[in-house]
Amino acid sequence: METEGSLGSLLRWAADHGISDSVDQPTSHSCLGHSLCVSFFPDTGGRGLAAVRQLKKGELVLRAPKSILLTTQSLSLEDEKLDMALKRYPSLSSTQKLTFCLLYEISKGPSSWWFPYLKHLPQSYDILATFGEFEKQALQVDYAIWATEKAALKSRTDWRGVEGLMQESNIKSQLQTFKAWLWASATISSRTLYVPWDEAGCLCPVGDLFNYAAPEGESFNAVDVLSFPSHASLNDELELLEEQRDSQWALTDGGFEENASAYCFYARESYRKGEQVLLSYGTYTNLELLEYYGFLLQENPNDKVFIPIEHDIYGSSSWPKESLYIHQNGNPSFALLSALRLWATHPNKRRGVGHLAYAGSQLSVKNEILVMQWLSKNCHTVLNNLPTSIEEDNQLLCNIAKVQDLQVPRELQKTLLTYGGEFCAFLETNGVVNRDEAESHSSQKLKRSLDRWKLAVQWRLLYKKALVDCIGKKIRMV
Ligand SMILES: C[S@@+](CC[C@H](N)C(=O)[O-])C[C@H]1O[C@@H](n2cnc3c(N)ncnc32)[C@H](O)[C@@H]1O
Repeated sequence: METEGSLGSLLRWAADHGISDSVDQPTSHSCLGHSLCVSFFPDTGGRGLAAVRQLKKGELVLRAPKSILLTTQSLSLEDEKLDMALKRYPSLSSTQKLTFCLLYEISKGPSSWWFPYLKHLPQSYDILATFGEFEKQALQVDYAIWATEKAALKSRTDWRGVEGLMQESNIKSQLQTFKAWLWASATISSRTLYVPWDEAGCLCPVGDLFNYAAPEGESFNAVDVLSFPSHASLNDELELLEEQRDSQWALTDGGFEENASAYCFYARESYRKGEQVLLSYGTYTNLELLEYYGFLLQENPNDKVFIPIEHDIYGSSSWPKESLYIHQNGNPSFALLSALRLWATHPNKRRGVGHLAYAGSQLSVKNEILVMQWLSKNCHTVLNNLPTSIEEDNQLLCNIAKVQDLQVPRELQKTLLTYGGEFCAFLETNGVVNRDEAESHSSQKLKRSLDRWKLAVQWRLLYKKALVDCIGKKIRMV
């Protein structure tokens, strides 16, 4: 675990190059201390940034000058050989270029200008592309498995695309491997910030220590404005507009500011001393958080759960497929309800009631019952077809947590062997089938696989809970 002490050299280097958490007090030994400090938050991202004093909403908490942002442009401006090499491969995507640049810079070792930053990057990641076959299957739900396969395929294709460039550039052979590429692309995926001049974004030393909090719900999109009750008073409408301004603000808590030529981070809310200061990286479902960042949120207002939907339901309305989902709390999305109401209407009558369905109104009691029955039946079918129940997943997570708590590697592996079921499959996949092998196996590798497996089980459990909540709500309504 790295804390402020072990990050001392990074914070000093960052201060020397203009990063500061203070508007008016330049500090020499650390870029932090006036507004923020590095701290450890075991349940919300591990290493992160905490408030060292009361922070007001909207206050500037960190500023990083453009010159310290690691981008394809900043690296190639400094290194003519790199610049020439990239020019020979104009068809590479901006993300491929930045990923390559990161490996190229790391290959320089301590002589790299960025070394004080690079040496503190995480050693491993849990994004979907790093999931092995076992962890992928543990997701259980087809579209999640498919997203994992797609992510892995994309990483491999991107890597193949830079093979020539890697060989020409003479970067260390261990940095040319797919394993190294996966690490570098996970670094880019989970740590870059948006900049207007490069689609791949930038790596911002210290600024990339902010952990994530989700922006709240769908409150600033057309669907909710549409569903706003027509009998609301003027005051209600003003309140809604206020909320919308707040949620828009929540999406802009950090950004590159051209006039300051710096990345600036603002407190998205007021924080008490010691509280973790969080950043919203954007609006993501749990599957997307897993794909790009390697974690998920137990409570995610932006999560979406999809179930198979028959073709005639898509055909009975004009809602796009991706808008037909169930919220984490079990409520069907506005579009899903509307589409089901139209589908449950006789085709000859759909035109006549379309305006009501699209505005979110119920069409009739009978129609509503058909909709609720469809939801209940289909959620049940999905749940029954999944290989494990919520209770089994809960038990599995308890056992995984017990194993993770074990400090002595031998104990970890032996305990793993005492659990049956999916644990046996997990051990087999990791090449451990008997006690002797358990003792010799690398516990670091096992722990990493265990972390990813746990994420997969957590994801499928939240998926199932949303469906159960959906069924519960429907039964109460019908
Ligand atoms: C930009 S980094 C944040 C700093 C990071 N914790 C570190 O030690 O360098 C993003 C990564 O932090 C972790 N993270 C951020 N927010 C999190 C959260 N709310 N819960 C769990 N992990 C989180 C994830 O591993 C994510 O990929």
